[in-house]
Amino acid sequence: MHGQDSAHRELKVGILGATGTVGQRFIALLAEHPYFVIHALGASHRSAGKRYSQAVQWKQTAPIPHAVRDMVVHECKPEHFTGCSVVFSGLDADVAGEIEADFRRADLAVFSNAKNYRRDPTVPLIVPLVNSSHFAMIPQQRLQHKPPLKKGFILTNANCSTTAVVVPLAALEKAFGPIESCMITTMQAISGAGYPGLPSMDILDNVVPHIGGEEEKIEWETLKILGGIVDGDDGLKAFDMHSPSPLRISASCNRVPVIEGHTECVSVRFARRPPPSPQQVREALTAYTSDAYALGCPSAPRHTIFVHEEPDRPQPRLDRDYQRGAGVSVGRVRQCRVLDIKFVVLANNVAIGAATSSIINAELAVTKGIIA
Ligand SMILES: NC(=O)C1=CN([C@@H]2O[C@H](COP(=O)(O)OP(=O)(O)OC[C@H]3O[C@@H](n4cnc5c(N)ncnc54)[C@H](OP(=O)(O)O)[C@@H]3O)[C@@H](O)[C@H]2O)C=CC1
Ligand SMILES: N[C@@H](CC(=O)OP(=O)(O)O)C(=O)O
Repeated sequence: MHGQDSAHRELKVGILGATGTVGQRFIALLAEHPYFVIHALGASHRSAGKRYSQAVQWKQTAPIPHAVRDMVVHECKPEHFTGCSVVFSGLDADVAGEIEADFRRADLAVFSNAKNYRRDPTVPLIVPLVNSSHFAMIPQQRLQHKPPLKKGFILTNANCSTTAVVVPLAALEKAFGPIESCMITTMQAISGAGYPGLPSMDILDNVVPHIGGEEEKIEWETLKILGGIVDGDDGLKAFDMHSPSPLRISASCNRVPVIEGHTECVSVRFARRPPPSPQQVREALTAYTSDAYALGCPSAPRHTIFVHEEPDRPQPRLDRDYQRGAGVSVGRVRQCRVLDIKFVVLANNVAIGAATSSIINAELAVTKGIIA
């Protein structure tokens, strides 16, 4: 961790979906946070009323942090989260829509991992290593809410496979201008499906070439994240979805017998001709830094993108915990005979693909004065 940690007073945070795969990662990361302090935990009625250690099927390598072991889990109702400056959500998407809206209505700041609000025209979809400028939409979201809000908002982070790919794409666009087309093939870890996820009889010794809704999410979310914000004639801001330069994306998603870490094979074609060489691409990826790190967010990785030279890296087992899973790893940068350049990217789906992104987004909100 870096940054001027001591400059911030302690801020109370709550976690919705605290017993789930993402919720557990929130707890593990926040237990060591320099200024966020876990104040309230929420989950379903099945867990409510129990001590955290009784409600959860803890699957992290480190033990349950002492400070939360005996905390009582509540139902996900705003009255149990009074006093929280930040509410992180790792809720199941089947229930996240209504619950997160209730929390926003109660004027709470919600940082969500669920897919429900990613397409909302006033909700920023922020991968903190890429598009922190989208915080500019928060004032409008507060104003358009009925009734208007002083502190509350919903901000989402992306699908875990989208997160992995937008980081190198953003670095490449920054260095070489718009990308015209992109082919992505994912190999996604089982933990992406929550716990207990797929039956072992389905995933051991196997590859499942379908993850419902995933390909559409990658193809759509990438445009919102890599696009800008424009001022409309009506005086309202809007996400421009990567216009006016079209970015065509085709994704194919597969579930593989890996516990943690999504690996993706990516090929890109640049609009500008001639395209960059593989060496220029490696240098641009290595040089890319995030606003979040520059602004001193303590959970932001020093190396946004680590570029491997070895021909057989990145690998999930070896590379998913580098920088506590907060950055992305790229390797095998080489020429593509059909498009221009191809490479492999790996991201930890439950860290930067989920909880770590939410936490850095909340740190950015504090740094930018959106949360006091
Ligand atoms: N796993 C991953 O890699 C990623 C996940 N996400 C998204 O994050 C969210 C959480 O995913 P994940 O942790 O994998 O899911 P899990 O299934 O592991 O956990 C779901 C959580 O939601 C709670 N919950 C379920 N029903 C209710 C309810 N009716 N009211 C209140 N709480 C409820 C559960 O509580 P209880 O234990 O009491 O049932 C549990 O805490 C999902 O929206 C997912 O799509 C996003 C990116 C990556
Ligand atoms: N679908 C992802 C995880 C996930 O929950 O995605 P989303 O938050 O977009 O629903 C996976 O299976 O690996």
